[in-house]
Amino acid sequence: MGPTPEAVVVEHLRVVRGGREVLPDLDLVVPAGQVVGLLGPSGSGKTTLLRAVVGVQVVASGRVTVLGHPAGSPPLRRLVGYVTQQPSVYDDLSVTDNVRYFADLAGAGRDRAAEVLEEVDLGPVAASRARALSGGQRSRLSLACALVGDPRLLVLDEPTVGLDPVLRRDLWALFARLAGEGRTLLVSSHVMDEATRCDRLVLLREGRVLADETPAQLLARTGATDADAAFLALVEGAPRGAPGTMP
Ligand SMILES: Nc1ncnc2c1ncn2[C@@H]1O[C@H](COP(=O)(O)OP(=O)(O)OP(=O)(O)O)[C@@H](O)[C@H]1O
Repeated sequence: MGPTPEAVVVEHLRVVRGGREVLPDLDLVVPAGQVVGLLGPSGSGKTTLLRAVVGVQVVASGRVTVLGHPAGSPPLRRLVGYVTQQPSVYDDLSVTDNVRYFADLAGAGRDRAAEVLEEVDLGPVAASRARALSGGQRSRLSLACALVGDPRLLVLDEPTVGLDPVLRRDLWALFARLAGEGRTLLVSSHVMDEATRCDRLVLLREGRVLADETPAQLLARTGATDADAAFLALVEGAPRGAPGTMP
C-alpha cells in the first residue's frame, strides 16, 4: 500500500477518563508531510488525543486511522514514533548508547543511530552521559530515540516545555526539517506563540476543536495579530459563551 495523503484521520472520537468525557466527539484530519501543532490550555485533552493516535488510549467510541491502519495496530509499530511529556532517557548511558538501545529495539542498525544523532545535531556530545545534557539537548536526544526506527509519523507531547525561546525556535526548525524529509509531525504545546511555527494548527478547548487551519488563516479569520489573541477571540466568539446566542 502506498502512502496515504492523510497521516491521521480521527472520526467521532469519544474518550472518557476518570468518569469525565475528555473528548466528547472529535473529528480531525492531519495531512501527511506537515508539522501540525496541537495547541490548547492545560487539561484541554491534547495528551489524551495524542495517546489515541498512538493507540495507547482506551476509547469509548469512534475511530482513529493512522497511515491507513487502525491506531496502535502492529503494522504501525515501526511507522510511528512517540515522545511523551516525561521522555525516558537513560541518565547513566551515553547519548550514543541511548540511541543504540532504541535502535536495537526498533531493529535498526548502529549506522542508523549515528545518522540520527547527526540529524538532531547531537554528534558533538555523542560520548557524554545523558545526565550531563542541557534541557534542549535532552529533548533532542528523546527525539533521536523516537527517530531511530525511521517513523513516518512523529507524535511529540509538549517537546518544548521548559526550554528558552532560542532553543524552542531551534527545535521547531528541526521539526520543519524532519517534515521536509516527508515525515508528519504532530506536536502539542500549550504555548500559543508556537502556533506560528507550524504548517497547520489545531486549537483544542475542553476536548473540542476550536480551529483547524494554517496560522495565517487563523490570524486572518480572527483579525488578531498573534495566536494568543486569536485563541481568546475564538473563545469569546464561541456560541457557547456568547451572550444573546439563540439555541
Ligand atoms: N489518568 C487519568 N484519569 C482520569 N482523568 C484524567 C487522567 N489523565 C487526564 N485526565 C483528565 O483528562 C483531561 C484532559 O487531560 P490531558 O492530559 O489530555 O490534557 P492536556 O491538554 O494534555 O493537558 P496538559 O497540557 O496539562 O498535559 C483533564 O481534565 C484531566 O484531568
